[in-house]
Amino acid sequence: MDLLQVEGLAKAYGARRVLRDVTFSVAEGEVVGLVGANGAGKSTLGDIVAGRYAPDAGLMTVAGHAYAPLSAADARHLGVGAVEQLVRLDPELTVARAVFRDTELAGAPDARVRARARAVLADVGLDLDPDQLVADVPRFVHGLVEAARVLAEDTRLVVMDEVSAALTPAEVDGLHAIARRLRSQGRGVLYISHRLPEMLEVVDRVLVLREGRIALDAPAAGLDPAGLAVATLDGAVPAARPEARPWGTTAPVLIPEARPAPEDGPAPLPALSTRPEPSADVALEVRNLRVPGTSAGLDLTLRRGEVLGLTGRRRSGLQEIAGALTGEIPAQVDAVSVHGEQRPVTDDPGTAPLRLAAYRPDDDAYGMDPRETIARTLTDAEWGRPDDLRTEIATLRGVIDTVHRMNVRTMSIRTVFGALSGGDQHKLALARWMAAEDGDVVVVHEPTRGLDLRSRREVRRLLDDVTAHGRSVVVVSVDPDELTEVCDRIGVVSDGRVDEWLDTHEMSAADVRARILGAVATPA
Ligand SMILES: Nc1ncnc2c1ncn2[C@@H]1O[C@H](COP(=O)(O)OP(=O)(O)OP(=O)(O)O)[C@@H](O)[C@H]1O
Repeated sequence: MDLLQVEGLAKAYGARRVLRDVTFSVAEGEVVGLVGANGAGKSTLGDIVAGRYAPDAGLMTVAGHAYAPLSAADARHLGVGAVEQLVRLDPELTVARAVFRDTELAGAPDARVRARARAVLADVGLDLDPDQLVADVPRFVHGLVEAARVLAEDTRLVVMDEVSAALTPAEVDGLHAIARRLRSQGRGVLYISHRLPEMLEVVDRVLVLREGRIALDAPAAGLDPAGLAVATLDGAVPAARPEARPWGTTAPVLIPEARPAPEDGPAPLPALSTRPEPSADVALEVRNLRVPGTSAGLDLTLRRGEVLGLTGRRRSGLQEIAGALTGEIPAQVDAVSVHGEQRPVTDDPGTAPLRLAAYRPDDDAYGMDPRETIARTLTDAEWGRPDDLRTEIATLRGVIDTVHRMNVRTMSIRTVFGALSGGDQHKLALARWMAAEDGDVVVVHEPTRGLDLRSRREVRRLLDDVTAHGRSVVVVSVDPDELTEVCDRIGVVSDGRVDEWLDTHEMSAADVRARILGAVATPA
């Protein structure tokens, strides 16, 4: 029986018509995937179903009754809950209290709540300590705690918006165990994700949202992730890679003639480039880097023009190593050299041997001011000065070029940054950071998180461009597909060290992915 029915839903933000005529259903005991390009309107649709926004037109029913929630709390009361990726839980709560907050167990004694939480978490294979404070749980795992909470409440339908985006493979398994449990209880799940290979493992049916409508509604069995990714992008065909050129928002760059604005139709999907072998020159050499909480040391050699990936389970030392590279986490090291030049090292664990610049898509609005226009967000230059038309024109061209290249769904570069979809914000924040950052060796966390296939290719091209100009990049990520797509070599961190580096030039993408999964899939 249909649990949720949606008919003719429409929603516009000013002149931007995001949802035009959306019709679909979710049955009892069904997990339905919702996919689409960045800015397609997935979160808008999820937010309407979860009561956060009201639609401009259309009808919804839940279990056959008219459903028009006034707020998220009202939606919950009417049986529809939501889990967001960037949920902010009260840091003072323990995991156990967070799992049962707002449920009938909320006022129960600690021992009872802890025991129940332990059972719920173990049941779905989540490696979380019920007594741990939420403050000590990594930001992106909060969504997982929230997902565990929906098991404890009595909603009939759950919207999961990009909850898996920054989870490790083992945590994704935990999330999927929760979705399967909800399904076996006869509840429904609307599962929004860009991580298509993983999503297809758990959903029964897939909806593709395109041009404000459900363009495809198909059983998941038999769909392959690559074909589905292309289907989300209007069936665009691969095109040759244009000449690499430096990235910069103030350099006079040409507006590409053959690339229409996203509003005018789909831009071609850039082909996955073949990156040349990195140079033999060593950009960064680190010997025996020891970070707190691990017993081994890391040796790392990063060549000039190389993109080196680091991944690992939670508590493998991965995040501590990333923090040590940027000087945020104290570490000890035997030797560090940058472009062959030895850096002084001491035995003092309080000193930082390295201070590489890092991009982290963790902050709200990606660290940008959400009220600032796209044009101003993308440039620090004083392009508004009335006496320098040439600079102003060149700068605005750079902005427009970046917006086109990154395929950002907007009607104007004067749109405020905060009104862009999450993926579009991330792309622009990364492009801006890359253009502004002049470090020779940089650390980039999860560069394609929450991005559609075309944008992932653009990010790859962005990395190709910067490495072609001699820069070297360390990518820190928990997503095996992202690592496979953008890195030359990948190291799986375990207990603070990497035993083997996977060379993506020498292996098929499927083999690299399988090797990463094999190394990280089981909880620590
Ligand atoms: N509050 C808002 N004001 C104006 N425009 C908005 C607002 N929220 C969303 N939009 C616009 O609606 C469109 C759809 O955004 P939405 O976040 O639903 O997309 P999405 O499919 O979830 O994208 P992503 O995959 O990047 O998360 C975007 O073009 C965005 O700019």
